[in-house]
Amino acid sequence: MMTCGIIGLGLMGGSFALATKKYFKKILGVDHNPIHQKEALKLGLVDEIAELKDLEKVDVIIISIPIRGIISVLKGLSKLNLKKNVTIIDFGSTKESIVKNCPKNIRKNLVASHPMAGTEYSGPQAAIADLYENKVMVVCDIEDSGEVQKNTAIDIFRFLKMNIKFMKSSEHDRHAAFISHMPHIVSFSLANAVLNQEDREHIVTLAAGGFRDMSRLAKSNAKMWEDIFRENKKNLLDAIEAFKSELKIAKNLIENDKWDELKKWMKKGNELHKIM
Ligand SMILES: NC(=O)c1ccc[n+]([C@@H]2O[C@H](COP(=O)([O-])OP(=O)(O)OC[C@H]3O[C@@H](n4cnc5c(N)ncnc54)[C@H](O)[C@@H]3O)[C@@H](O)[C@H]2O)c1
Ligand SMILES: O=C(O)C(=O)C[C@]1(C(=O)O)C=C[C@@H](O)C=C1
Repeated sequence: MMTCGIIGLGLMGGSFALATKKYFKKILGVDHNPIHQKEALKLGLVDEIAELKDLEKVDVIIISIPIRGIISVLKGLSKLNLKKNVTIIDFGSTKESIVKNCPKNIRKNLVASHPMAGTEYSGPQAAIADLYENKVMVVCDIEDSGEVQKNTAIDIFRFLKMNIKFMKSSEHDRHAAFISHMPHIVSFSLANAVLNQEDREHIVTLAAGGFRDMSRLAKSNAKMWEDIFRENKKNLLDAIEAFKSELKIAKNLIENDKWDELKKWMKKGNELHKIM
């Protein structure tokens, strides 16, 4: 049985820990927040709290912290005396800047991965044992990972009952901008628009399922999303433009009383959930 070190004991790292207790002999946890360290121990997510240097003795390293942190931790790891065949898996929501900035001496050790699973909550208390089950794991630029590392990562993802998909990091970032990142911008925009126009009492009275669903993502962690938006800036700006042009279409149809065309436009939108 292998040993594991998880850097970042929040939603993603904590959930991974809960789900792999039977896979690993021992799980070490690294987190720069002392409160999260204590919570992770109390919740039984990890066996021990450790320092980065302690990861020299583990077989698998999971990096589940915001993207710019991942890039700097990879630099830190590259200077350590890690096991030669260690498998490093990062869970960053964008992939291209991570693989591009990964130090050459550990590039073969890295399996750049993005679990298409999550919630709007963060920190160790948000960890859920079955978060990864039956979800997609996108693995990027796998040809740049070593054979041992590729096989180890695949074995772990299969243990988690995940559906593995391979993609180029640049393609992943483009698709993620539209399908994951832009919806978060839209939700934050919606929340701010309503907060700017409506008072607390009316929001509480009139918020039913629709508004709650649409604004759920606006609860998400700002630090994590700052990094995602920064690292996927170009694709995200294109996605925002695409969204703006749909709003413009809707506005024009409404302004000009083109109700049949508006209905057609909505019926096209109805198609989306038939494929999901
Ligand atoms: N939340 C999601 O739905 C989701 C889904 C897929 C991927 N991701 C990605 O996974 C990563 C982690 O997200 P999360 O939701 O678990 O975040 P989180 O805020 O719940 O947890 C992050 C943890 O890492 C710690 N941390 C932050 N920087 C650190 C550093 N430099 N060194 C050590 N510890 C550090 C924090 O204290 C926190 O405990 C991010 O890169 C995110 O883009 C998130
Ligand atoms: O369901 C949610 O709350 C999420 O935000 C999860 C979600 C997404 O679906 O966009 C968010 C970021 C990720 O990198 C992967 C998944």
